[in-house]
Amino acid sequence: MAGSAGRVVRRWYPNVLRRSLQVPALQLHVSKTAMRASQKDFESALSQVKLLKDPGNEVKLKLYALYKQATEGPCNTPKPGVFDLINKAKWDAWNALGSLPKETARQNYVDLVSGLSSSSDSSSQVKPEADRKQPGYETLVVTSEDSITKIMMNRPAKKNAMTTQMYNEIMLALKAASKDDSAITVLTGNGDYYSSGNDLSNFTDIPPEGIEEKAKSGAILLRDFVDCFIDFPKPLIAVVNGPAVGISVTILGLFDTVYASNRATFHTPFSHLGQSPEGCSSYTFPKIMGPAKAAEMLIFGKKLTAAEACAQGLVTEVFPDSTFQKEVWTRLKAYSKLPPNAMRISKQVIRNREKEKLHAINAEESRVLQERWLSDECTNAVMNFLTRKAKL
Ligand SMILES: CCCCCCCCCCC/C=C/C(=O)SCCNC(=O)CCNC(=O)[C@H](O)C(C)(C)COP(=O)(O)OP(=O)(O)OC[C@H]1O[C@@H](n2cnc3c(N)ncnc32)[C@H](O)[C@@H]1OP(=O)(O)O
Repeated sequence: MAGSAGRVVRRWYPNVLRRSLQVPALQLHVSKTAMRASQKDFESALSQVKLLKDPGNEVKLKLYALYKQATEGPCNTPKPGVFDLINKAKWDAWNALGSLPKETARQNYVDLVSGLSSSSDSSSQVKPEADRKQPGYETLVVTSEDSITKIMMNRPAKKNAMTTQMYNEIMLALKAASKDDSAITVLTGNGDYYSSGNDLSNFTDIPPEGIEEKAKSGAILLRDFVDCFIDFPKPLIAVVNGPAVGISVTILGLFDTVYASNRATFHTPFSHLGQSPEGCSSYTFPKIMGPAKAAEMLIFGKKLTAAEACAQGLVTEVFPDSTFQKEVWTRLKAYSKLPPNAMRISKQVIRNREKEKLHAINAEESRVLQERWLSDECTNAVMNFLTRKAKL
């Protein structure tokens, strides 16, 4: 654009327009003759505008006002009545341009459309997932897109078993998601499993201070981990892509919505493992499904199909595996466009009165488990798995 007669000009955008479109005050080298949009530029902008994604009402009003000013000059029609909301908004926008010359309005219209075209070009380019991935996680893939933060457990070869590192990374990711600009947060798994629960090799790296110390630090980790779910302020959705075991099932009672593939199963074999319930399930499960059904799961380790879990209220909706991802993400993208503050506040209203109680239950369950981990029943069950003598 820099010609021999070029000079630096600041494109004219009203401040309010610049703010709402987030168009920087561009500094461009243009020739004197190029400063004014020709009738041809204006007509081409008029055609271009029809191809744009809906830019929202505020921008549409600005386009309308500039169009009227460019073609008819200052506002010359009577003010519509106060209840004629749409026509009044249009009139106000046009009238606000005062005596802006027609040529300037034409130029501003062309500039506005060109700004919109370039921003919609760049937003329509889909970045590969590797580029969207947040750095710093080894056991997760965390991405933010379409106002959704997705936390995906990423140890598919180990059925997304949860190592101490994964617990810590999930806590970090939840804390970051609670502060980022996403509207909703999703936990899901990569591969054929949602998660096989606690990685039983967590029981093997015993520190020199002994198993008691390990159990103590394990109980602190568990308590902190579950606290993050109790306190999470935004809508939290589980996308259960396959079988779920142990702690990956129990914390579902702390989610706001649980979508499951029809391949998913829900299994809490605590007695088989010499352990006891966590994730506040000793409270949430009886509340969700009634004490008898909760006891079958939490005491006798009954594995539920997705349909059964849905019938008992643990799962919100079940989808055929073949269309699971497509259907769920289409729905979540629509939900993520709802006003985020309203969603947060609704969640608070629904959940806040239970928070104190849930923290107390979490503390108690963690304390009981700390003792269970030292029992022979638990040691034998873990040894049987690790020496390949037993699986669930
Ligand atoms: C003092 C202790 C402190 C600990 C601190 C912990 C802090 C918080 C604790 C919270 C309490 C949580 C409790 C629970 O979650 S209880 C549930 C635990 N989960 C299990 O018992 C599942 C065990 N896994 C299995 O039974 C089977 O693997 C499974 C049925 C899930 C799948 O069977 P399949 O035949 O399809 O696949 P593989 O067994 O071949 O699995 C593939 C590889 O993945 C490994 N794997 C799977 N799950 C786990 C697991 N939970 N822990 C460790 N490893 C797991 C499996 O060994 C295979 O590995 P290899 O390929 O290397 O053999």
